[in-house]
Parts: sequence; structure tokens; C-alpha cells
Amino acid sequence: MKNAPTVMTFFERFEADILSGKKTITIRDESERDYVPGSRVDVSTFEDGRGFCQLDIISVEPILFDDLSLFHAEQENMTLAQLKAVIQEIYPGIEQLYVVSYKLAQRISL
Ligand SMILES: CC(=O)Nc1ccn([C@H]2C[C@H](O)[C@@H](CO)O2)c(=O)n1
Repeated sequence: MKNAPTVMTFFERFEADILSGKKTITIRDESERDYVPGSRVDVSTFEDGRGFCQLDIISVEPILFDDLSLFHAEQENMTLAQLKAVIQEIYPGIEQLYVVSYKLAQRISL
């Protein structure tokens, strides 16, 4: 069995929404489907690796791109059109995705 991942990165432009609690899920491809509910991960920016919080993983659920809904968009603090555009940009042509739900555990301030 693989070890549970302990780190996650986000694009810097999503940091404020995560820290404010407006964004409570992230949708990832199969390379990031191994997060374990109940585990805590250290979160940093994708661009420069700056740590900014810890998240508690709540669940990891498979989702097809075509099944993304307003419910997912609301949890991403986006419109559905925005969410689909973001995912197509990050994961072009990928149909099988995973919804990772999380709760903010701790902010990291320098
Ligand atoms: C390396 C990498 O893929 N990093 C990602 C992937 C996704 N996100 C955000 C963008 C959207 O809010 C959701 C849906 O993919 O997750 C991200 O910040 N960083």
C-alpha cells in the first residue's frame, strides 16, 4: 500500500479563498487521488513552495469531468463555467478526476 501523501500544492491565486474558508474542495487527477481521509497535509504554493496552511482531508471521491455540477463549483467558490475552464486548463482531456474535500486546520504565517 502506498504511503498517504503529506503535502499538497495550490496555485497562489487560490490561497485567499482557502484561508477564508470559501474554497473547501480541490479537484485533482489520478496522480493525487491517494490523499487519506483523516490525515493532515502541509500546503504550499505551486509557484514558489511557500507554506501557508495545513488542511485536514475529509474525503476523496471520484468524479467524471462531465458530472461536475454547480455544487462542486460553489465549493470551489467559482461559477461552473469558471471551474470547468480551470480544470480543462490544468488537466486537458482528462475525464476521470477526484474531488478532495478538506477543512482548514491551521494557517501558517511568517
Ligand atoms: C500541480 C497542480 O495540479 N496544482 C493544482 C491543481 C488544482 N488546483 C486547484 C484549481 C481549482 O481550484 C481546483 C480544481 O483543480 O484545484 C490548484 O490550485 N493547484
